Amino acid sequence: MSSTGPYPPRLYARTVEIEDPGPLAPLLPGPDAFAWVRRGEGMIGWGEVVRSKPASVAEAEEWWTGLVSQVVSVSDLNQTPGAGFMAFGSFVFDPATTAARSTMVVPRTVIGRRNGRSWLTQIGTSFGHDDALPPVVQPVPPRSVSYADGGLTGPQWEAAVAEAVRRISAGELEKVVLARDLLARSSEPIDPRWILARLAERYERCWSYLVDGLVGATPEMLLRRENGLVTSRVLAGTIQRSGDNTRDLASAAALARSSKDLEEHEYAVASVADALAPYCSGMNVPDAPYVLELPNVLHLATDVTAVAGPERTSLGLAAALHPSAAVCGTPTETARETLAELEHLDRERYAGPVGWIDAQGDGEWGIALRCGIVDETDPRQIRLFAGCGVVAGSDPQSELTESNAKLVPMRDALG
Ligand SMILES: C=C(O[C@@H]1C=C(C(=O)O)C=C[C@H]1O)C(=O)O
Repeated sequence: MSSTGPYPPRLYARTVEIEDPGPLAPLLPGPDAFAWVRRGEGMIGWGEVVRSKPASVAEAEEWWTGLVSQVVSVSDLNQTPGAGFMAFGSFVFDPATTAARSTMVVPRTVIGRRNGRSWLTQIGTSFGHDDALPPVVQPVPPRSVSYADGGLTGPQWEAAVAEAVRRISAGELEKVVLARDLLARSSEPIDPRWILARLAERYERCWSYLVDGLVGATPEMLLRRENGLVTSRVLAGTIQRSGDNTRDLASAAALARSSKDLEEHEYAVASVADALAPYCSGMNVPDAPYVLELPNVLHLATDVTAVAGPERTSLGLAAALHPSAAVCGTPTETARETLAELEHLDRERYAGPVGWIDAQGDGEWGIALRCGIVDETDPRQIRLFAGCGVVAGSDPQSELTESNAKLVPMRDALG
């Protein structure tokens, strides 16, 4: 059943503990299923009980709060975030500059695993529905993939970065994140489950996700809320890995000392801490970042933690944080206008929050990075995105190299 209206009839959710089903990604029955997985844990879902197309993250929170107030749930795992009535969601970066829509979906079936316990949730207009899981036809790989420039060629994008540096040097703003896109085309329809499984296997420290054709593996957690404890993983400051461990160690040390990267990082951390402060207490912002090692890049990373009151759901907190300086810039409004003018790119849901929320308001909202969006009308095409933080000391050619490094996970997954 699906509903386009704001509220469906009363909904029922039943969660039962199940035997460990093994890796989750191979259980996805079709390309339109949903996933949020990391290191063998997480949730996958399919079917559609109700869907909302909220105009903003804040509107989504309002809709969610109203919806959960009329749900009847029984669960074997009451204390486990996500193990019950829940929704997957994905939000556009900036509703003012895209025709794409944000989406929240309550799936009919969810399989989850957390802290070694596994569960099956079924949601519908009654408790009595079928327990049989659908057969899974495994995805086929993309074939003969070719690439073409998106909105800008490499040199045009370098010129946009140079223009951003000029404006920053002139004092118009402090930091702006400029993104670019790349079009990948396969001779066969692209099944995002193929990409998801490869990303989840290789990028263990990232959160791999699939929501309505948006597929990727993000290293950046905008906001996790779990029993009142809030965590945000802020990334900014990046270098490409070489494949040689000794050289990479030297690069990590250089990254941790680089004043340009530390400055870029500080803007991002400050934007998260300032946005969370009104809603949280006991905030801990570490003095210095650590280096997060991924197979393709090294990032400067800071994990901000805090305690949130029960009145703010994970979506409400995500609404307060988005867009952070890690994907927009500083000051926010000037950066938003600058990137809209210089990128020549419709970001759609790239760099927007992606994740899930449960009936208690707990949830995880990553930033949709290192991703692609499968074309709705032509599934042989997928648009890949990558962006870089630009500050006064940025060099256009190095930023282009960095953006290429950020495209590697998706390019490798496409084969
Ligand atoms: C914008 C992206 O990444 C962001 C920009 C970073 C940077 O400029 O160093 C690092 C991590 C992310 O916050 C992207 O991957 O597309």
